[in-house]
Amino acid sequence: MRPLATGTDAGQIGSARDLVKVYGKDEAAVRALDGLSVDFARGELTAIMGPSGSGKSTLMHCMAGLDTPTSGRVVVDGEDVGRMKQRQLTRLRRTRLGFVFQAFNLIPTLTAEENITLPLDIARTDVDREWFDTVVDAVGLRDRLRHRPSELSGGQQQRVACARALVSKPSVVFADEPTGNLDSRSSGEVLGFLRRSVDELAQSVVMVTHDPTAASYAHRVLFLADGRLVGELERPTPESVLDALRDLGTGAVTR
Ligand SMILES: Nc1ncnc2c1ncn2[C@@H]1O[C@H](COP(=O)(O)OP(=O)(O)OP(=O)(O)O)[C@@H](O)[C@H]1O
Repeated sequence: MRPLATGTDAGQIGSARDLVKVYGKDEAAVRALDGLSVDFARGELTAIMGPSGSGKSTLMHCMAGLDTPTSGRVVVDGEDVGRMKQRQLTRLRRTRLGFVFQAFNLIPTLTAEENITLPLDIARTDVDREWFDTVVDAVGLRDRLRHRPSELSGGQQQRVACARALVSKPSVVFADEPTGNLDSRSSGEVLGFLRRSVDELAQSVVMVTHDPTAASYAHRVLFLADGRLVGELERPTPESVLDALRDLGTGAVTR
């Protein structure tokens, strides 16, 4: 077994070791994660792919402290998530993690700007205007800040959600199917931004996706099957991701 990464390893933003998650009991038990170990690199965009039910969302939820593993360890930004009390977890999520979901989850009555700064307002933290401007310019929303979500396209709404995830300068952003509701052009805008947030703003992003084109924006793609890590690709292209998925379909391992 590999040693557990800790916060002293600057190369990793998160690690899981021997992660098991069982939902339900007895005959109804589902082993969503089956002894999975993985490291997520700091300063990279990592994509997680795999068939439906392979454990992608469960892994992400366990990493983010939104779900509790049955056994195994999770370290995020140097913190042993399994040892944290609920209040500490809430604080970790609020101050050091960012989230982007398939549904944009914007507040319809607030403007784009108010939606972006909402997490800071809730945490009663001052907005770092310089960083806010950097993020807003990076997502290309400067001229849309006073608009409400209903006045924005799907891609623009998801870019607001991305800016909201980044405005608190999180250690890592977890994105679960961020382009699942978007057409290909809007997807490209959002993915381009997520990648730029890593390359130009030094953020770290972990993204679950079904889409090989979306995965090709990542530095690295991890493949799950049956709750296990079964392969990975560096510098993916849509073609190499498709090939890997085909290999996985036949049981081959791409590592
Ligand atoms: N709350 C739950 N209760 C019971 N079973 C669950 C629960 N959440 C997930 N599962 C099961 O765990 C397994 C893994 O689910 P998970 O959502 O992590 O897969 P996924 O790879 O994200 O799937 P998809 O691509 O369809 O979103 C599935 O068999 C699922 O039915």
